[in-house]
Amino acid sequence: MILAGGLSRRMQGHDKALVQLKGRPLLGHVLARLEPQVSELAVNFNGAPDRLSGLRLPVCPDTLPGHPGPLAGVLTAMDWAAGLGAERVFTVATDTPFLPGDFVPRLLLAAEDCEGPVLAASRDGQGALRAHPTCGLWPVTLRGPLRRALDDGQRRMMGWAEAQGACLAEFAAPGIDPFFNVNTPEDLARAEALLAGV
Ligand SMILES: Nc1nc2c(ncn2[C@@H]2O[C@H](COP(=O)(O)OP(=O)(O)OP(=O)(O)O)[C@@H](O)[C@H]2O)c(=O)[nH]1
Repeated sequence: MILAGGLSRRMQGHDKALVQLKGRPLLGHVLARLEPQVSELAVNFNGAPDRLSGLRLPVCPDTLPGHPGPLAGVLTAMDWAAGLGAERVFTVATDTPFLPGDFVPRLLLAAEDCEGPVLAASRDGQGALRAHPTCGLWPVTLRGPLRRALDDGQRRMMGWAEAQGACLAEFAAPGIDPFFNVNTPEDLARAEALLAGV
């Protein structure tokens, strides 16, 4: 599930999922990287779904509206996966155009030793390991607990994932951080420059 249900406040009036990066919407970059790795794909998007109609993908609005934050998108992903009879679901953020080509196999490998969620992680400029909780693999059995947590006002994605026994899967980032987030027009310009050098 590509999480694209946020408000994009930092993108100065533009929907992050649809801003153009090197001639294609940001969401299209994530889609191109994820599509070869999975058998089913959908987009979690709030707002007018016809804006995404050109994508020919299922569009899933938040199943528990009124709960701002990406955890509501994770619940929507779990609900969608449960409907498909799946035991686990991957989420990625729509603002990560450098998503790694081994995202899915790497998380599946880490899940062999982890019963909870598996979250992607990479090292920052100082060498500290940083989790990227919007990009992870989630057991669908956490659906009920997540719904209850959201009802109780839980907003903190990392805190909730840790409480469920989350593990981290580290991705090497020798050049571009594969989980570099495009949040602002400046980030978009940086991503353009990075892509020009790829
Ligand atoms: N379903 C859903 N997804 C969200 C929500 N808020 C954020 N996300 C998603 O979570 C990921 C990270 O979002 P952020 O960058 O923290 O928030 P954002 O609302 O997209 O952007 P800002 O308003 O600039 O903070 C993105 O993929 C968002 O689409 C929400 O309320 N519901």
